[in-house]
Amino acid sequence: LRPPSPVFTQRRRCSHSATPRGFGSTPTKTKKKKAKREGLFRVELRHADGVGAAMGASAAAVGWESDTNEATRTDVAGVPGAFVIRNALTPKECDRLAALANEAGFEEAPKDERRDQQNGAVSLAVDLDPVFRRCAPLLPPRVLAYRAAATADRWAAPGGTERRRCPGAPEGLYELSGLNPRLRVYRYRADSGDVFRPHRDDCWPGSTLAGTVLSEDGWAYAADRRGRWAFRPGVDRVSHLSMLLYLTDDCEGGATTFFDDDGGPPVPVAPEKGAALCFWQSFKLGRDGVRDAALAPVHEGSPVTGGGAKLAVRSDVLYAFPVDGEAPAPASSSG
Ligand SMILES: O=C(O)CCC(=O)C(=O)O
Ligand SMILES: [Fe+2]
Repeated sequence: LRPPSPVFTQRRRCSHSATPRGFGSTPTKTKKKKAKREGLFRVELRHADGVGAAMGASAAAVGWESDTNEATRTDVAGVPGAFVIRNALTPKECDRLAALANEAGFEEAPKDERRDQQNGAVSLAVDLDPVFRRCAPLLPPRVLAYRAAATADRWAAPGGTERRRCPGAPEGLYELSGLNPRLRVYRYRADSGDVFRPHRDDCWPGSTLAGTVLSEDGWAYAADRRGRWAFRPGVDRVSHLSMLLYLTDDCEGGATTFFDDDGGPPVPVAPEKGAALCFWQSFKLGRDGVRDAALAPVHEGSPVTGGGAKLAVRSDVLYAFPVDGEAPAPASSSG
């Protein structure tokens, strides 16, 4: 039996997640030049697809602060499972991350009707452990992912466990385990046509940044004897939630706007400097055949209509694969 093709190859074909993360691309001459600039280093990317390059920033370059205001959580009314954590970043940290992103250099996405992402974007690898420590008590500690209601009862779900139907997922209890250091920073300038059109986010493999090496710990690509993906329970990580960290809020417009599948009114969340907006991702594992959105809301990065640019960091909340979970069947049989 041939193993299924790597998830990353499939992800690139997946239209809704047409937001290439920029890692792993062939480094250009300009990128090499930028790598020498202060605060940034060249990242070596290791994952099953091969080795690529991107830019990273050290903890010293970000200048994480220790004496911070307590992070607080507010649920977003009208968007099940979405919430905002205030004081996830300090204003200084926001400014440093914005400066580092500017230093790395934003790339303008073409204003092409077929693209969801039509804003400025840059990939950065940054260990967000300080942010995770502030936010962890406010994040879902466990997620019970089940494929069918009948199988959900197989797992005892302690208090505080979020339950969601994820037909594509290995079933079981996922444990909270960090934030993805593999970041995208987005920029929306006023009256520029910059926008991130309506879409749902999909899950991403986890990564770990150690020194200058970013390695993927999302899932193993090897297939078991029955041709299913083989996961290393408790070791491999995958995301369940998107985390969007707002670095600026001196703009008019520029909300992250949620749309109701049933035609309810749109819910705009205005950017707030230092706040983190979190919401569910679908669990397609990059596969096109999986239709169930698993509570993942449709949302857009709305245009900025005046004032300064909106800058936001996109990360993912990572969970360890369930120890007693089963690997899912390959895409063709998952419907
Ligand atoms: O910038 C925003 O408000 C939305 C960004 C977004 O949708 C994403 O990162 O997937
Ligand atoms: Fe999104």
